[in-house]
Amino acid sequence: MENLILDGRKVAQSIKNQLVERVQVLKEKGVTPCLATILVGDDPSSATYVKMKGNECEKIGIKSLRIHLPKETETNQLLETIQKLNEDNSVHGILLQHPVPSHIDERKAFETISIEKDVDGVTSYGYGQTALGFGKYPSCTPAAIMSILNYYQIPIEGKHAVVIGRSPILGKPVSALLLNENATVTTCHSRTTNLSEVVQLGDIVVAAVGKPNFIQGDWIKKGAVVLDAGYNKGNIGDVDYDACSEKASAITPVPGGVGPVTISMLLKHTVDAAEETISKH
Ligand SMILES: NC(=O)C1=CN([C@@H]2O[C@H](COP(=O)(O)OP(=O)(O)OC[C@H]3O[C@@H](n4cnc5c(N)ncnc54)[C@H](OP(=O)(O)O)[C@@H]3O)[C@@H](O)[C@H]2O)C=CC1
Ligand SMILES: Nc1nc(=O)c2c([nH]1)NC[C@@H]1CN(c3ccc(C(=O)N[C@@H](CCC(=O)O)C(=O)O)cc3)C=[N+]21
Repeated sequence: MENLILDGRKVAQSIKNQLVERVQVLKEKGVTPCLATILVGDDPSSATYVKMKGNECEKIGIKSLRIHLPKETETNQLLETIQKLNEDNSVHGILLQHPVPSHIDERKAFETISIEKDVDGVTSYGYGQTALGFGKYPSCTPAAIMSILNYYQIPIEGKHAVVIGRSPILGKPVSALLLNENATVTTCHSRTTNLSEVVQLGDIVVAAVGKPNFIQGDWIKKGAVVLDAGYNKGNIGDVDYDACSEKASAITPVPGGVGPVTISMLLKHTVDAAEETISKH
């Protein structure tokens, strides 16, 4: 079946194009939008993602403040770093790269980020606002998935959306966003017993599992729209792309799908946050 490849690079470019002018206007008013990224430890793929985020910021004129803490960092030291960034008026967004080393209380660290600067929707307050439908900054990957659906004008209302994964920054918030757009949502996880049957109900399928090529072609209903948020070692998605694309009416590739849009959402939220500081004064 001829299907539509949902081109994340194209969506990301159109979002970034709209930001360039807004960044210019902010600078004329004396405000340079600034994103602080915090990387703890030296996991090579996390280091790569954080670097990509910083580089994309700079390409459109957002200042990137990169903080790299050693892997031995204690929870309290990380909290202090976040608190300093909360108090720093030149910083508009804070991104703590997940995961942090296991001895650190990641939840506590996320909760320390002030709501105004929580551009990645990681606080429980930010998540709660997203779930209730008035959040300013949903997590970036969920926001990216919605923005791909929106760009390609894929209808959501009344559709059965099946999300595989329920993590705090991906599966849960994307389920909430789809529900808010009037999809009927099923969220699956590691204890779901009849996964392939549930996935077969999906008009929209979102893969957020973290297992390479996990979603099989024969699980996909003919004509379904498949969004692959997975990003595993070797740039491999959670969806068995070749088999699933034979069934799907539209599908995101990896790379070039959800990933680039995630970064552009982070930039957008940072610019939004910088504009908020002006409108408050
Ligand atoms: N492109 C991007 O910008 C981003 C990509 N990612 C990618 O998305 C993927 C998921 O990330 P993240 O949500 O952080 O991962 P987590 O490991 O936090 O969550 C994985 C989820 O998948 C579920 N799961 C695990 N095994 C199975 C199984 N056999 N059947 C059904 N469900 C299962 C887990 O269930 P349970 O809750 O029961 O344990 C959990 O809810 C990764 O590949 C990651 O790299 C993540 C963030 C951003
Ligand atoms: N707090 C937090 N928020 C995140 O959003 C977050 C995180 N932690 N931890 C790790 C994951 C991973 N992630 C990616 C973002 C972009 C690409 C991306 O742009 N990938 C390109 C390929 C880039 C390349 O490898 O050349 C693509 O898919 O085309 C990938 C992965 C965000 N994450």
